Amino acid sequence: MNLIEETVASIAPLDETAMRDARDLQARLTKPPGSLGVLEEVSVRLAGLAGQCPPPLPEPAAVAVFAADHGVHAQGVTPWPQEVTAQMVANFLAGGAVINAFAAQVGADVTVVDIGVAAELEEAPGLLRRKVAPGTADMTAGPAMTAEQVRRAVETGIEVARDLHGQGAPGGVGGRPPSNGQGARCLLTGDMGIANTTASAALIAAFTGLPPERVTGRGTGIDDATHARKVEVVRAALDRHGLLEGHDRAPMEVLAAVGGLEHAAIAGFVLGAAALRVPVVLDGVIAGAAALAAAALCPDALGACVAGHRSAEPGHGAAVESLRLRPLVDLELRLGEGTGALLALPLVQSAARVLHEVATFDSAGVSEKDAGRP
Ligand SMILES: Cc1cc2ncn([C@H]3O[C@H](COP(=O)(O)O)[C@@H](O)[C@H]3O)c2cc1C
Ligand SMILES: O=C(O)c1cccnc1
Repeated sequence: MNLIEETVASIAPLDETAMRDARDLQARLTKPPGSLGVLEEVSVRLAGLAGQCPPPLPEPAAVAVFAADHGVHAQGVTPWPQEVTAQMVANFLAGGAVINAFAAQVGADVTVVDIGVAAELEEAPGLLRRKVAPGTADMTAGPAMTAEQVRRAVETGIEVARDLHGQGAPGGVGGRPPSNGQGARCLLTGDMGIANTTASAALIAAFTGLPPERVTGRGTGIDDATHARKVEVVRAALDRHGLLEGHDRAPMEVLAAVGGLEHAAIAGFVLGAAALRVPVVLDGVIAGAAALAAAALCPDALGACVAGHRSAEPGHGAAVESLRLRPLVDLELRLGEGTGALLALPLVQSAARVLHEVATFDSAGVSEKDAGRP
């Protein structure tokens, strides 16, 4: 078996006994039953993932920002020059991006993974140099990636999840050692890649069967004419690869046809997290597209996924609905990088902490609701 098959084979469903224990415990805690809403279900899923109740606290946390370039940039789908991908990687490594501010706020490490930037990147603390190719090919002219490139990118995502989880975690931007002497116990997805909302839209259309105009958004902010062209570019690419209306292509083939190297790597990262049974908080539309690929490869991988936020991109709503994930934060963010996942991190951690620290009616001597009264 290769690494991808081995990883998929090791992913088991959520543990029903631990989930039942978590539901029972939630009902005994000193609060009206159900009063923590969606966070109660998050706590139950964390218990099911860990196979124990209470589940370990999801900390320390590490965000992996997978960076790559896109051949479809040549089709005029974004006003930003391609060089911005590499320039923003330098900004992440210097600590100057929004992701760095949010990561500092919630105490997460940032690791940038060059999975396919179209420039040579110098070695730097916090950078993993794992380039599979210097960007994808233009999906409107042929497959974006070869089968071999997709396989290597997915494998790299799995390996990055393992590295961040293991003792040998690199420590992130600034070269800090992992906060508590152990590796990350909560993984977050991030992305950087000019034109990657176009590849995301194509992947989401291919995996959900929705038409391009439903799932193609304005990315970094484009005018009506550029948006109309972007929809047609997505339609042309899907048409060229036989993915426009109903298809029976394997997930790896869909990734190769219209995906990005960061999508493939994030799909692997999700599989890796699920195999390690640690939660993975998904960011926006790029992660949503990648999670569709991961779920198509292994439906049980979804058990590890928490949708950090709902992005303003229409394709993201379509992806989370198709995956039946409930985004925790909804702030009209449309940035990527991992920003929405980081904002959700304290919510995920709070959900777990409740199961550790909140007293039960019994232990605190608080009277329960009188069964005889309304
Ligand atoms: C300065 C800057 C910082 C960013 N940080 C994330 N993105 C986000 O925007 C890009 C995708 O949008 P589109 O498909 O419209 O090109 C990705 O790189 C994504 O991470 C950025 C984009 C820019 C310009
Ligand atoms: O919502 C997102 O994830 C997003 C939106 C625009 C650009 N990059 C990412």
